[in-house]
Amino acid sequence: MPDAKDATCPAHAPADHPKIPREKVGILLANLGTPDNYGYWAMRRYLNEFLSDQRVIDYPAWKWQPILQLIVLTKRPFTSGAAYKSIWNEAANESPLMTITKDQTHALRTTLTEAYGDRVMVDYCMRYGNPSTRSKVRAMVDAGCTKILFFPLYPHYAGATTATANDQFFRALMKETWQPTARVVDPYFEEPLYIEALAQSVEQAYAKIPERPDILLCSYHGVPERYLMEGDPYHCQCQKTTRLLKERLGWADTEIKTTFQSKFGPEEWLKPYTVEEVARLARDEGKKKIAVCAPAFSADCIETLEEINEEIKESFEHAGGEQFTYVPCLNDNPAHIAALTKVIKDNLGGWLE
Ligand SMILES: C=CC1=C(C)c2cc3[nH]c(cc4nc(cc5[nH]c(cc1n2)c(C)c5CCC(=O)O)C(CCC(=O)O)=C4C)c(C)c3C=C
Ligand SMILES: [Fe+2]
Ligand SMILES: [Fe+2]
Repeated sequence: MPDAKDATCPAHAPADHPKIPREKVGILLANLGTPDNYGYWAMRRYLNEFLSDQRVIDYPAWKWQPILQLIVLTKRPFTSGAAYKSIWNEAANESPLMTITKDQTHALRTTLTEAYGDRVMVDYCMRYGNPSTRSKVRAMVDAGCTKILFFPLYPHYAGATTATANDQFFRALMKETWQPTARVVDPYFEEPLYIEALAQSVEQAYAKIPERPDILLCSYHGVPERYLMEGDPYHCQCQKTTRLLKERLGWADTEIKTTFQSKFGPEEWLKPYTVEEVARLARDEGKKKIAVCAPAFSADCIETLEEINEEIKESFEHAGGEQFTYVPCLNDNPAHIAALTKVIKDNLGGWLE
């Protein structure tokens, strides 16, 4: 039978002993996932997996599945597919979320290898679609990772994001014969280096535009209001992020505001809705120059590049808005990579000393 002694001294293992690679610590980054392409069937497969997750849409399956299969999945793959097509990275034939996640992984592999050498293995997986969480946990165990730090790349905790990513990680561990020791990373919205990276991204964007915007909207992905009432801390963590950003920038309350986007279905979601708020600001408050940033997204994706920078921008301009500035996500900015590296090192405590 394999044991720890054999693992550290493979030379002494008997010839018929299973091969045991050198022990490593795996750092597995996780993002939401993205379709393999923007055609109908790939979109349908992706949306079906995503929207069947009861952490995302919590209606009982007997009620939701007929609506999903017969109504939502006959129309939405076309509309969402067209939206993905408008932002697709044609050169790499993948969505921007995939390209940016790869870039972040590459940058973090560099900083963490500098710190720990080949005792760490850094990779990424997706909650929905490819590469799957299961396949990457398997590959890490195969490569000798006896410990895995799982890092969902969401600054804020939400059942619909962090918790479901963790669920999938633990499901993958259930299949392992020799299960690695596992940890999951805390939400990092209060990490000073993350707030610093956000502030720098706003300052850099503002430095490039001729006229200072009247207001900055921090537009977070929404969730149904009911989730907040049922105890999900996401809303409060978003509000706190805006406050910390405001304090770091040294701005007045009137210069920055929290809003929520991407409403789905008939229920009330967290408010104010970004798409309505930008129009109201332009029309009723005479705020003709606005900027929008998206602190809940660690990487630019359909929700920022298409929804904010196309749909929400159009709503603002239609209501008389004149200058719309989108502040890109932190992506693989050095300040973001420094923040993520710090969060990882803090969560590795005791594993690599
Ligand atoms: C229908 C319910 C949804 C909830 C609740 C939800 C929460 C949530 N999502 C993110 C981050 C992302 N969502 C993305 C895409 C996306 N989200 C939903 C629905 C819900 N999200 C859908 C249907 C889609 C697909 C696109 C579409 O058809 O409109 C993405 C982008 C993925 C990409 O490939 O670019 C991200 C990232 C958060 C942070 C969140 C709650 C906290
Ligand atoms: Fe979403
Ligand atoms: Fe709150």
